[in-house]
Amino acid sequence: MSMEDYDYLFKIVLIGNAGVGKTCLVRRFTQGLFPPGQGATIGVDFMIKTVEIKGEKVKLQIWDTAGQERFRSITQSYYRSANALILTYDITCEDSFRCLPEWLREIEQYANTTVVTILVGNKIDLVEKREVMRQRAEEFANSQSMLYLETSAKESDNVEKLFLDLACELIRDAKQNTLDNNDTANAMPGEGKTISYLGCCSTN
Ligand SMILES: Nc1nc2c(ncn2[C@@H]2O[C@H](COP(=O)(O)OP(=O)(O)OP(=O)(O)O)[C@@H](O)[C@H]2O)c(=O)[nH]1
Repeated sequence: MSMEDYDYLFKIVLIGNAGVGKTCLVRRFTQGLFPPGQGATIGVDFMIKTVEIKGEKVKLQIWDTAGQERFRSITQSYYRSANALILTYDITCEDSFRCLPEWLREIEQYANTTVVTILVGNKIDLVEKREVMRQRAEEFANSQSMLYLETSAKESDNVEKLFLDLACELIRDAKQNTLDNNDTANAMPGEGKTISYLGCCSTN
Protein backbone atom coordinates (compact mmCIF):
# COMPACT_ATOMS: atom_id res chain seq x y z
CA MET A 1 0.00 0.00 0.00
CA SER A 2 1.15 3.58 -0.59
CA MET A 3 1.61 6.31 1.98
CA GLU A 4 -2.12 6.91 1.76
CA ASP A 5 -4.28 5.09 4.26
CA TYR A 6 -6.70 3.78 1.67
CA ASP A 7 -6.81 1.68 -1.49
CA TYR A 8 -9.59 3.61 -3.18
CA LEU A 9 -10.98 7.12 -2.95
CA PHE A 10 -14.43 7.82 -4.34
CA LYS A 11 -16.49 10.96 -4.48
CA ILE A 12 -20.22 10.53 -3.94
CA VAL A 13 -22.62 13.43 -4.40
CA LEU A 14 -26.21 13.50 -3.12
CA ILE A 15 -28.75 15.46 -5.11
CA GLY A 16 -32.54 15.81 -5.13
CA ASN A 17 -35.30 18.14 -4.00
CA ALA A 18 -35.13 20.05 -0.73
CA GLY A 19 -36.40 18.13 2.27
CA VAL A 20 -36.17 14.60 0.85
CA GLY A 21 -33.62 13.59 3.51
CA LYS A 22 -30.18 13.86 1.88
CA THR A 23 -28.49 15.30 4.95
CA CYS A 24 -30.15 12.75 7.22
CA LEU A 25 -28.95 9.87 5.01
CA VAL A 26 -25.38 11.18 5.14
CA ARG A 27 -25.45 11.73 8.89
CA ARG A 28 -26.98 8.33 9.52
CA PHE A 29 -24.21 6.72 7.52
CA THR A 30 -21.26 8.79 8.71
CA GLN A 31 -22.28 9.43 12.31
CA GLY A 32 -24.88 6.77 13.02
CA LEU A 33 -27.52 9.23 14.11
CA PHE A 34 -30.80 10.80 12.98
CA PRO A 35 -30.44 14.51 13.68
CA PRO A 36 -33.47 16.08 15.34
CA GLY A 37 -34.78 19.16 13.53
CA GLN A 38 -32.31 18.98 10.67
CA GLY A 39 -32.22 22.38 8.94
CA ALA A 40 -31.89 22.93 5.19
CA THR A 41 -28.40 22.60 3.74
CA ILE A 42 -26.81 25.85 2.62
CA GLY A 43 -24.74 25.30 -0.52
CA VAL A 44 -22.76 22.09 -0.09
CA ASP A 45 -21.64 20.06 2.90
CA PHE A 46 -18.91 17.47 3.04
CA MET A 47 -18.17 14.36 5.08
CA ILE A 48 -15.73 11.48 4.91
CA LYS A 49 -16.07 7.87 5.90
CA THR A 50 -13.63 5.06 5.31
CA VAL A 51 -15.06 1.57 4.97
CA GLU A 52 -13.41 -1.78 4.45
CA ILE A 53 -14.65 -4.00 1.66
CA LYS A 54 -13.12 -7.42 1.18
CA GLY A 55 -9.95 -6.32 2.94
CA GLU A 56 -9.56 -3.11 0.96
CA LYS A 57 -9.86 0.34 2.50
CA VAL A 58 -12.26 2.57 0.63
CA LYS A 59 -12.40 6.24 1.47
CA LEU A 60 -15.71 7.83 0.62
CA GLN A 61 -15.91 11.58 0.18
CA ILE A 62 -19.58 12.39 0.53
CA TRP A 63 -20.90 15.70 -0.75
CA ASP A 64 -24.35 16.70 0.46
CA THR A 65 -25.84 19.39 -1.76
CA ALA A 66 -28.67 21.81 -1.01
CA GLY A 67 -31.91 20.90 -2.76
CA GLN A 68 -33.21 24.42 -2.87
CA GLU A 69 -33.37 25.95 -6.35
CA ARG A 70 -31.42 29.04 -5.32
CA PHE A 71 -28.29 26.95 -4.69
CA ARG A 72 -28.44 25.13 -8.02
CA SER A 73 -25.54 27.00 -9.65
CA ILE A 74 -23.25 26.17 -6.72
CA THR A 75 -24.22 22.52 -6.54
CA GLN A 76 -23.86 21.99 -10.29
CA SER A 77 -20.12 22.52 -10.04
CA TYR A 78 -19.84 19.43 -7.83
CA TYR A 79 -21.26 17.01 -10.40
CA ARG A 80 -18.26 16.91 -12.69
CA SER A 81 -15.82 15.10 -10.41
CA ALA A 82 -18.41 12.76 -8.86
CA ASN A 83 -17.80 9.03 -9.22
CA ALA A 84 -21.35 8.34 -8.05
CA LEU A 85 -24.56 10.30 -7.64
CA ILE A 86 -27.29 9.47 -5.17
CA LEU A 87 -30.46 10.94 -6.67
CA THR A 88 -32.87 11.09 -3.76
CA TYR A 89 -36.63 11.60 -3.60
CA ASP A 90 -39.15 11.26 -0.79
CA ILE A 91 -41.63 8.37 -1.19
CA THR A 92 -44.25 10.45 0.68
CA CYS A 93 -43.89 13.36 -1.72
CA GLU A 94 -45.12 12.87 -5.29
CA ASP A 95 -43.66 16.23 -6.18
CA SER A 96 -40.13 15.11 -5.36
CA PHE A 97 -40.63 12.12 -7.68
CA ARG A 98 -42.09 14.25 -10.47
CA CYS A 99 -38.99 16.43 -10.40
CA LEU A 100 -36.68 13.49 -11.22
CA PRO A 101 -36.56 14.12 -15.00
CA GLU A 102 -35.37 17.63 -14.22
CA TRP A 103 -32.57 16.20 -12.05
CA LEU A 104 -31.66 13.75 -14.80
CA ARG A 105 -31.24 16.66 -17.19
CA GLU A 106 -28.86 18.28 -14.69
CA ILE A 107 -26.89 15.03 -14.49
CA GLU A 108 -26.69 14.78 -18.25
CA GLN A 109 -25.53 18.33 -18.50
CA TYR A 110 -23.01 18.48 -15.67
CA ALA A 111 -21.88 14.99 -14.66
CA ASN A 112 -19.24 12.74 -16.16
CA THR A 113 -20.63 10.14 -18.56
CA THR A 114 -19.11 7.33 -16.49
CA VAL A 115 -20.87 8.39 -13.29
CA VAL A 116 -22.80 5.67 -11.43
CA THR A 117 -26.26 6.89 -10.47
CA ILE A 118 -28.54 5.32 -7.91
CA LEU A 119 -32.13 6.43 -7.36
CA VAL A 120 -33.12 6.40 -3.70
CA GLY A 121 -36.66 6.59 -2.34
CA ASN A 122 -36.25 7.78 1.26
CA LYS A 123 -38.59 7.87 4.31
CA ILE A 124 -40.00 4.33 3.98
CA ASP A 125 -40.76 4.41 7.71
CA LEU A 126 -43.72 6.66 6.82
CA VAL A 127 -45.66 3.71 5.40
CA GLU A 128 -49.09 5.34 5.67
CA LYS A 129 -48.01 8.47 3.85
CA ARG A 130 -46.51 6.76 0.82
CA GLU A 131 -47.45 8.53 -2.42
CA VAL A 132 -45.03 6.85 -4.84
CA MET A 133 -45.43 3.10 -5.28
CA ARG A 134 -42.24 1.08 -5.27
CA GLN A 135 -42.95 -0.61 -8.60
CA ARG A 136 -43.44 2.70 -10.35
CA ALA A 137 -40.14 4.02 -9.04
CA GLU A 138 -38.36 0.80 -9.93
CA GLU A 139 -39.68 0.95 -13.47
CA PHE A 140 -38.58 4.53 -13.79
CA ALA A 141 -35.11 3.71 -12.48
CA ASN A 142 -34.84 0.77 -14.89
CA SER A 143 -35.89 2.90 -17.82
CA GLN A 144 -33.07 5.30 -16.99
CA SER A 145 -30.47 2.59 -16.29
CA MET A 146 -30.23 3.56 -12.65
CA LEU A 147 -29.95 1.31 -9.64
CA TYR A 148 -32.85 1.65 -7.17
CA LEU A 149 -33.08 1.39 -3.39
CA GLU A 150 -35.60 2.46 -0.74
CA THR A 151 -34.29 3.75 2.58
CA SER A 152 -35.18 5.23 5.90
CA ALA A 153 -32.59 7.55 7.38
CA LYS A 154 -34.75 7.62 10.49
CA GLU A 155 -34.94 3.85 11.04
CA SER A 156 -31.58 3.19 9.44
CA ASP A 157 -33.10 0.91 6.80
CA ASN A 158 -30.80 0.22 3.86
CA VAL A 159 -28.59 3.22 4.56
CA GLU A 160 -25.43 1.21 5.11
CA LYS A 161 -26.35 -0.96 2.13
CA LEU A 162 -26.77 2.12 -0.06
CA PHE A 163 -23.24 3.37 0.48
CA LEU A 164 -21.58 -0.06 0.58
CA ASP A 165 -23.29 -1.23 -2.60
CA LEU A 166 -22.20 1.96 -4.31
CA ALA A 167 -18.64 1.49 -3.08
CA CYS A 168 -18.64 -2.08 -4.43
CA GLU A 169 -19.96 -0.92 -7.78
CA LEU A 170 -17.24 1.75 -7.96
CA ILE A 171 -14.50 -0.73 -7.05
CA ARG A 172 -15.79 -3.05 -9.74
CA ASP A 173 -15.69 -0.22 -12.31
CA ALA A 174 -12.21 0.81 -11.19
CA LYS A 175 -10.87 -2.74 -11.47
CA GLN A 176 -12.50 -3.11 -14.86
CA ASN A 177 -10.91 0.12 -16.07
CA THR A 178 -7.51 -1.03 -14.89
CA LEU A 179 -8.00 -4.22 -16.87
CA ASP A 180 -9.17 -2.32 -19.94
CA ASN A 181 -6.27 0.09 -19.78
CA ASN A 182 -3.58 -2.56 -19.39
CA ASP A 183 -2.75 -4.97 -22.14
CA THR A 184 -2.12 -8.44 -20.79
CA ALA A 185 1.65 -7.95 -20.78
CA ASN A 186 1.27 -5.06 -18.36
CA ALA A 187 -1.38 -6.61 -16.16
CA MET A 188 -0.38 -6.86 -12.54
CA PRO A 189 -0.35 -10.31 -11.00
CA GLY A 190 -3.71 -10.97 -9.41
CA GLU A 191 -5.64 -8.54 -11.61
CA GLY A 192 -7.72 -11.45 -12.79
CA LYS A 193 -9.39 -11.50 -9.41
CA THR A 194 -11.71 -8.76 -10.66
CA ILE A 195 -13.96 -11.47 -11.97
CA SER A 196 -14.50 -12.89 -8.53
CA TYR A 197 -15.67 -9.49 -7.32
CA LEU A 198 -18.64 -9.46 -9.64
CA GLY A 199 -21.79 -9.57 -7.57
CA CYS A 200 -19.86 -9.41 -4.31
CA CYS A 201 -22.22 -6.85 -2.91
CA SER A 202 -25.65 -8.20 -3.72
CA THR A 203 -26.37 -8.86 -0.10
CA ASN A 204 -30.13 -9.12 -0.52
N1 LIG B 1 -39.78 10.09 8.83
C1 LIG B 1 -38.63 10.39 8.23
N2 LIG B 1 -38.23 11.68 8.15
C2 LIG B 1 -37.04 11.94 7.54
C3 LIG B 1 -36.22 10.91 6.99
N3 LIG B 1 -35.12 11.51 6.46
C4 LIG B 1 -35.24 12.82 6.67
N4 LIG B 1 -36.41 13.10 7.32
C5 LIG B 1 -36.90 14.43 7.71
O1 LIG B 1 -37.06 15.20 6.51
C6 LIG B 1 -36.68 16.56 6.75
C7 LIG B 1 -35.63 16.99 5.75
O2 LIG B 1 -34.43 16.23 5.96
P1 LIG B 1 -33.02 16.74 5.39
O3 LIG B 1 -32.06 15.62 5.58
O4 LIG B 1 -32.67 18.06 5.93
O5 LIG B 1 -33.39 16.91 3.83
P2 LIG B 1 -32.43 17.43 2.66
O6 LIG B 1 -32.79 16.65 1.45
O7 LIG B 1 -31.01 17.38 3.09
O8 LIG B 1 -32.90 18.94 2.49
P3 LIG B 1 -32.07 20.18 1.85
O9 LIG B 1 -30.83 20.32 2.65
O10 LIG B 1 -32.96 21.38 1.97
O11 LIG B 1 -31.82 19.85 0.41
C8 LIG B 1 -36.21 16.64 8.20
O12 LIG B 1 -37.28 17.12 8.99
C9 LIG B 1 -35.90 15.20 8.57
O13 LIG B 1 -36.10 14.93 9.94
C10 LIG B 1 -36.67 9.56 7.12
O14 LIG B 1 -36.04 8.58 6.68
N5 LIG B 1 -37.89 9.36 7.74
